[in-house]
Amino acid sequence: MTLLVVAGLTKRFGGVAAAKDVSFTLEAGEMLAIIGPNGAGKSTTFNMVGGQLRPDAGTIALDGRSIAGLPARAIWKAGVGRTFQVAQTFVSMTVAENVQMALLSHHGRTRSLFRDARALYRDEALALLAGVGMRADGDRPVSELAYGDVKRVELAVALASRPKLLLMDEPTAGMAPRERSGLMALTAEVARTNRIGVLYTEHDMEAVFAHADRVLVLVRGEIIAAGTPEEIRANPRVKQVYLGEAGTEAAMRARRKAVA
Ligand SMILES: Nc1ncnc2c1ncn2[C@@H]1O[C@H](COP(=O)(O)OP(=O)(O)OP(=O)(O)O)[C@@H](O)[C@H]1O
Repeated sequence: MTLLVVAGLTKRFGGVAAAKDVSFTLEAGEMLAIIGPNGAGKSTTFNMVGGQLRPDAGTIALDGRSIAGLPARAIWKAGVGRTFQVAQTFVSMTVAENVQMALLSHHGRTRSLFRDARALYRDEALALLAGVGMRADGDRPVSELAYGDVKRVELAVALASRPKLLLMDEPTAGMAPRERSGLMALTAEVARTNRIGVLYTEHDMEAVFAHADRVLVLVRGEIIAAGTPEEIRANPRVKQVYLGEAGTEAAMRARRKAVA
């Protein structure tokens, strides 16, 4: 079954149609990027899927179950995880404790118990950290880490709730170019291995074209193109309204690196 089916999603803010009849699907294990200029409606679309915004119209089905308009927590419980532009970790805690906190929450325990439960889910946390290459850093405070590593920890935190779908809002924002590719390659590998669908918004075209299986292009709230990175790169309308020549070159460079 298709993991995520979005149909006719619409949201207005006063006179502005931030998302207009947005429809797309996402398979388990697939990386789907949403790109578009500032104000195109990427965050709005994203927030409707994640439950931070209620759609005015349209349907969202996760594994065949309707989640449109449910509160964010219910959507999270249904299997939608999320990472944010600015990493949402607890800097005073260790790397492992951050993941343990997420596991406590996933297993339905309250955070107040944590003080007495430093060992709880530690092995599970370390296994998740191993999956993102951070096992050896488990006992370091997050405050000591480079930002790229914080983003890896954030990925492990998101995976702790065993999501079917992961929403990533500009995952590479604030990262050095070299780190960006590493994080996206890791995300793609984790998604494929665990059959998690990943929907991400991104301004960095290399991160999009090197790692997305498919790309949606939103302009003024509407999807103007959807397809593989090759199809999007070659689409004259996308070139004209968004990518331009510089963007197309970046996309080609990224693709060459990805297939090399
Ligand atoms: N809470 C809100 N109230 C009023 N207008 C909003 C609100 N959120 C978004 N908008 C408007 O909806 C449109 C789409 O915004 P959105 O943030 O979804 O775009 P975006 O593609 O994510 O942009 P960016 O790349 O800059 O993050 C814009 O015109 C924006 O001004």
